[in-house]
Amino acid sequence: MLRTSGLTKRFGGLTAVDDVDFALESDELCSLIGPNGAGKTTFFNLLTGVLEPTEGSVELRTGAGRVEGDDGEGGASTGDDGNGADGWRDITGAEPHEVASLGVHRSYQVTNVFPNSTVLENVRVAAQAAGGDGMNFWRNAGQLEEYIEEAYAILDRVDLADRADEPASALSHGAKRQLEVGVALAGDPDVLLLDEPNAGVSSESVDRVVDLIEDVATDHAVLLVEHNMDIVMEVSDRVVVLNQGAVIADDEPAAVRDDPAVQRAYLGGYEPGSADDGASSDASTGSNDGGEPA
Ligand SMILES: Nc1ncnc2c1ncn2[C@@H]1O[C@H](COP(=O)(O)OP(=O)(O)OP(=O)(O)O)[C@@H](O)[C@H]1O
Repeated sequence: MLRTSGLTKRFGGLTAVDDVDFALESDELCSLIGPNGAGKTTFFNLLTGVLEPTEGSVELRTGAGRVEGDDGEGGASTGDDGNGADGWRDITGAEPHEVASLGVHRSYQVTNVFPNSTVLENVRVAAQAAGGDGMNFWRNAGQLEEYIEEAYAILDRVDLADRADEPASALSHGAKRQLEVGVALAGDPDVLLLDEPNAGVSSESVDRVVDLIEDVATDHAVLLVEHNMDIVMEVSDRVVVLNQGAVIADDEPAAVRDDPAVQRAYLGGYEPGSADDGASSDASTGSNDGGEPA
């Protein structure tokens, strides 16, 4: 579904992402973990076109009919659908909007919704933009109704339908993260990149966000950055560990947990259910009891 080869990003003398070969399958929930500064966010930025790599490539195997992002520039697209003969499309250096139109969407560490718009409007506008009608204010009522229906279906899925008419600013931090996932779903993604969706979420709300992650993973490829090792162990099919920009482990959760190199670099005595007690300061519960109530 999504793969990188030799992906490298240098900022001056610092190598933030170092020669990373990575592949995400279409039915997979893969977690990306590692200490602060390991390069996780930079890796996300390279996958989504926010940053251009210094070296290496990013390729996507897009769904049938995904041609919206093909502006004829960047990437080694060859076929009518923009994919190469082997079905893979080179998206190295593609612009973020092009990557999104090809089906790769992300949520951010910092909540990224329009606070003054209603919960429904946030999702409806994203659905309309994904439908190619983002700037068309003159849709007939029937078409607008379809986007509203789609938005309600998504709000149902992210458990926010009963708050559709409230301004997004009225939501708790955890509910805003649910809304962010809803906005990402409205883009009709194949791949979802979730950057610490539990950061700052109150402990009461973490379970709801975890349920949502597991639910969206049933029909999307998901790459999750998460510091809470209990959550990582619970939801992941596979775990990739970055340290100083390089992959030091890529395996099933239990194998990664028991890997001595991972223990040394990151986990430092992590025991299930005691993420705060035994793990290094980086691998925490990820919840924030000081966060807003649900
Ligand atoms: N725009 C930039 N310019 C210079 N250095 C940067 C830039 N962005 C990131 N870095 C550096 O690259 C390294 C990797 O940072 P990155 O934010 O990707 O790590 P991370 O694993 O996401 O960390 P965290 O878990 O704290 O979010 C760090 O040393 C960081 O200071």
